[in-house]
Amino acid sequence: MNTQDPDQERDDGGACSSPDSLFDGELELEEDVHLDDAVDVLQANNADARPVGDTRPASNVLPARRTPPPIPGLFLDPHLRVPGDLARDVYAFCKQTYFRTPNDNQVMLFERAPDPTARSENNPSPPSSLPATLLALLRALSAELAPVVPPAVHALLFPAAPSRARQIIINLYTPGEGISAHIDLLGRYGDGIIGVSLGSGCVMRFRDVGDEGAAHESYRAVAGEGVNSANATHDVYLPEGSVYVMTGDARYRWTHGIEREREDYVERKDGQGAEWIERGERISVTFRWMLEGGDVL
Ligand SMILES: O=C(O)CCC(=O)C(=O)O
Ligand SMILES: [Fe+2]
Repeated sequence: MNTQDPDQERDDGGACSSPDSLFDGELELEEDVHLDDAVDVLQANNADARPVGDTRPASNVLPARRTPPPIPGLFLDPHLRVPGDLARDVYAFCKQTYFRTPNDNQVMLFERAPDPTARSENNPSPPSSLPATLLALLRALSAELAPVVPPAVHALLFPAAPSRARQIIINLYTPGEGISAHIDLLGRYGDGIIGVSLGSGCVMRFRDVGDEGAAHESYRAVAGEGVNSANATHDVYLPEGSVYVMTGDARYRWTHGIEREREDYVERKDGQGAEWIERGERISVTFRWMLEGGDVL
């Protein structure tokens, strides 16, 4: 497992840029591409594979929790799920549209912020450039998150008139793949991040790097310098269809990452012990705000 060395991270070349990109494919975005290298996945830890539902305790593994951890600014309602039909639609749409070949595993889409000066009663904002399925997902998230997050956080995530461009990054993980511990690039993305898990659950590891996180310019430095064994860590299970929101400390002071495992050791729903849950193919859809000048590398 390598969460410390950014050089080990994937470089997809052009595979991640999208026709909807604000950047019209002119800028290199590799710096942001940080899923683990597919080749390394072959070395993933599958020697200790356990059958699904095996409740034997792992010798040195603490089970991941199903309840929200005490991380300020992290919102994860254990009961919130994207409606089943919509989750299936989005998953199928992403597979058919973005992940047609085994080499495709990441795509980024961008929606321009509406131009406030161009808007008037006769001239409403132009329709979004995002695919209808993802707009439906955004609408559902706005409704589902309203009772879950404070009003100020809801307004940050779903402003009536966005002043920033929204980015959607969609990652495909096959079992055994993960993502290195990181803080989403500080110079490129704003506060208020929504993550949706589709197709399969997985455990996400959060680690407190305190001021180290906010002080560094990118997740790379954080992963390399801010982390030591004394940092508070929480392993959290993100079930299929679940939604998490990161703001404030959760966004700026804690790294998040996914270990390269084929199964996760997780608290049972009834609270009676823990169980191994096999990972399936997972698609994550992450919504972020682009910062002013965040497209300049
Ligand atoms: O798979 C996920 O839910 C996390 C993705 C992520 O952290 C990222 O793309 O920055
Ligand atoms: Fe991230």
